[in-house]
Amino acid sequence: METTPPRGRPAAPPLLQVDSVTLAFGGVRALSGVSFEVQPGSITAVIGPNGAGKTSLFNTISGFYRPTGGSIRFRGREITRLPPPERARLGLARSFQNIALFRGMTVLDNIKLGRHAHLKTNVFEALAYWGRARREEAELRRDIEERIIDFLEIDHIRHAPVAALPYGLQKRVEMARALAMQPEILMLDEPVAGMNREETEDMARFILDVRAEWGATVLMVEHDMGMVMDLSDHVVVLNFGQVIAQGTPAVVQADPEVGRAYLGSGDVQSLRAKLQAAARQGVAA
Ligand SMILES: Nc1ncnc2c1ncn2[C@@H]1O[C@H](COP(=O)(O)OP(=O)(O)OP(=O)(O)O)[C@@H](O)[C@H]1O
Repeated sequence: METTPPRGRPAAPPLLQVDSVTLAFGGVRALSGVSFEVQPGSITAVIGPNGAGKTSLFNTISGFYRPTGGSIRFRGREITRLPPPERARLGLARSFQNIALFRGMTVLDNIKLGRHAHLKTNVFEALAYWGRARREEAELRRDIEERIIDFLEIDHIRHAPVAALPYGLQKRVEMARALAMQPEILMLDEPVAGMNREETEDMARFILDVRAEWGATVLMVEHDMGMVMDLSDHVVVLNFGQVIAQGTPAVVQADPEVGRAYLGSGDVQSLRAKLQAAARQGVAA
């Protein structure tokens, strides 16, 4: 199995290291010895057929599940036992497969809530922030909120209740809330699931821009094979809770075990189409 640094970038110390992670639910082994690394500045995608363990892996990395074995390190620091808010404070922010916004609240209030991962909870720390420093922090916060709203082109809906928005925009607001945590790693759980082609293309552009303009590293779970292959530097393929292949999109697409894992699933058509397009480009080059 080949691992590769992101395209056009020299190898750097990994930002996230998932090492031999195992997770069991009673008798069900959702993850078995899963290992991979996320390089800084990369877009890394986790793919796999239904039930492969992608969500379990995301929940383990963000701290919602405790692994039965193995370790997770972020910037070299062991975070395996840290609760989710601590991980968020360190720089891991995530969105959810089924949107987890406060639906009765406005877009802006949802984004503001994202900042809470950074708010001081200790009374003495809070007092230390009283006065000027606090005002400066509030201004900085407003600046960040405005930059996010501008960046994700959601100014026109800032005061709209989330429940009234179409699905594609709700997904964008979820991304905005995660960005408000100013994460080093933005974890996106199926960012384009349920979106039409135009919404998918918009989201793909935002993901690329998140890296370019916000300097965030992206780790995503996604079923849309076209988007994964176009955007990712590194792809990790799970099947039955195990990593069966990883590497660049080209390496993964050429792996026969990946094709076999997708046989019988609806995703195989898009994977095949992608393979054929890549082959045609090879001939044209
Ligand atoms: N809370 C849970 N309790 C028991 N079993 C679970 C739980 N969550 C997941 N599993 C099992 O773990 C395995 C992996 O599921 P998981 O949802 O992580 O896969 P997935 O790749 O995200 O699937 P999908 O693409 O359908 O979202 C499956 O066999 C699933 O039934």
